[in-house]
Amino acid sequence: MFLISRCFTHQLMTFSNAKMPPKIAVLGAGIIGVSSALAIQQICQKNVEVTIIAERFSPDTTSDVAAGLIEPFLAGSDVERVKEWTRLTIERIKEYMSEGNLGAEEKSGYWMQSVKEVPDWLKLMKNVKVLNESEVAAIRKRPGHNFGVFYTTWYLEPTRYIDYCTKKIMENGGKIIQRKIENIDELGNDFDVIVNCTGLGSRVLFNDETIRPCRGQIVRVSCPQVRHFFIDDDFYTLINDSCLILGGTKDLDQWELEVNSKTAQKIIEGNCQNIPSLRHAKILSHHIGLRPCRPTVRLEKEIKNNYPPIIHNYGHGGSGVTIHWGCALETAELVNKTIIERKSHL
Ligand SMILES: Cc1cc2nc3c(=O)[nH]c(=O)nc-3n(C[C@H](O)[C@H](O)[C@H](O)COP(=O)(O)OP(=O)(O)OC[C@H]3O[C@@H](n4cnc5c(N)ncnc54)[C@H](O)[C@@H]3O)c2cc1C
Ligand SMILES: CC(C)CC(=O)C(=O)O
Repeated sequence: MFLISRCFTHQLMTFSNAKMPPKIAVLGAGIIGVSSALAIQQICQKNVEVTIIAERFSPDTTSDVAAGLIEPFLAGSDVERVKEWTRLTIERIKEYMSEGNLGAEEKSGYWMQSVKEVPDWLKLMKNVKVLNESEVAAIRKRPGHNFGVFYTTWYLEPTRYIDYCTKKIMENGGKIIQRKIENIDELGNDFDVIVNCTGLGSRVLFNDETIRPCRGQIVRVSCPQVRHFFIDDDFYTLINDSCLILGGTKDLDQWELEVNSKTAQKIIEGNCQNIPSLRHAKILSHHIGLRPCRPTVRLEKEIKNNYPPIIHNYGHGGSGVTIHWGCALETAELVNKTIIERKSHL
């Protein structure tokens, strides 16, 4: 009886609230959650009530650790979808930059490779130049630098951008609840659609063991004279408005959130070998993030008996900034279609 009544109640709730704007719960407040919430408000022409529910908010999310370099990395095997999401995100970043926002710039640099790679997504970049032998020899900093590509991409600083999106969401009447959801049963019949942007949290919340942590450690430094990014198989120096981000670890199934000082030293040393002027850098801070890695990004609608429709948008690996807006738009279209279908059944 309970199940039937619950299901009936849900339908009844929807029926009885036919005149009220549909209530959308967005679980997660990282770059994926906030951008999805904003895209939903925009595509549903604000005829929705969006509530973001999250355990952690910026600057305490994985998203805040990212340098925000725009290029697919550990993004799973759906390469064509990832490329299209990247293209849409680049368009978004150009728009964001044209509004005069800080924390987003075009940036050029080198990707030095031990095995030659010229991925299709490079077609989305500017000034792409596959280095010839003499150019490789001129740039090479270590034996593993056998090939290289020069290109111009963008960066989008996540913390500033999340703040920008959050302000707009609130201006559009959005709500925010700080809370860890242990089970989606807790949401009861309060919402018409649930949007899951919980990243690695989906492993427990939605029992998805295909999403795994890929631990990344970074060091933020100040060294204004470095003006190009430099990436190789093991290390990277990326650039933001007022600091550089030195990285490169990618340890699968490692959950440790404590900074490892030996790893930090290795990251600094390795990047100094690539860019000797980094020896004059001032160390600012150390950070750890657990990339939400999955064989593919899960962006789809799930219908579960006795629950509102669930739109999943999680598992962006090392590319959540790079593909966020393409994913947000696709998520918002799924939400809008769900609302329209629901209205047509009333
Ligand atoms: C070191 C490092 C460098 C990176 N560099 C880049 C880069 O240069 N470019 C790029 O594109 N990407 C980069 N990434 C990847 C990018 O950071 C991630 O893909 C992105 O942050 C994922 O965003 P998200 O919103 O899904 O996850 P998160 O930012 O982790 O947000 C998840 C949200 O869900 C909430 N949540 C989870 N479970 C629950 C629950 N049960 N109840 C309530 N709330 C819950 C959390 O509190 C949080 O608000 C990097 C990642 C790391 C670690
Ligand atoms: C783009 C890479 C160089 C960095 C990244 O995305 C990561 O460390 O997850």
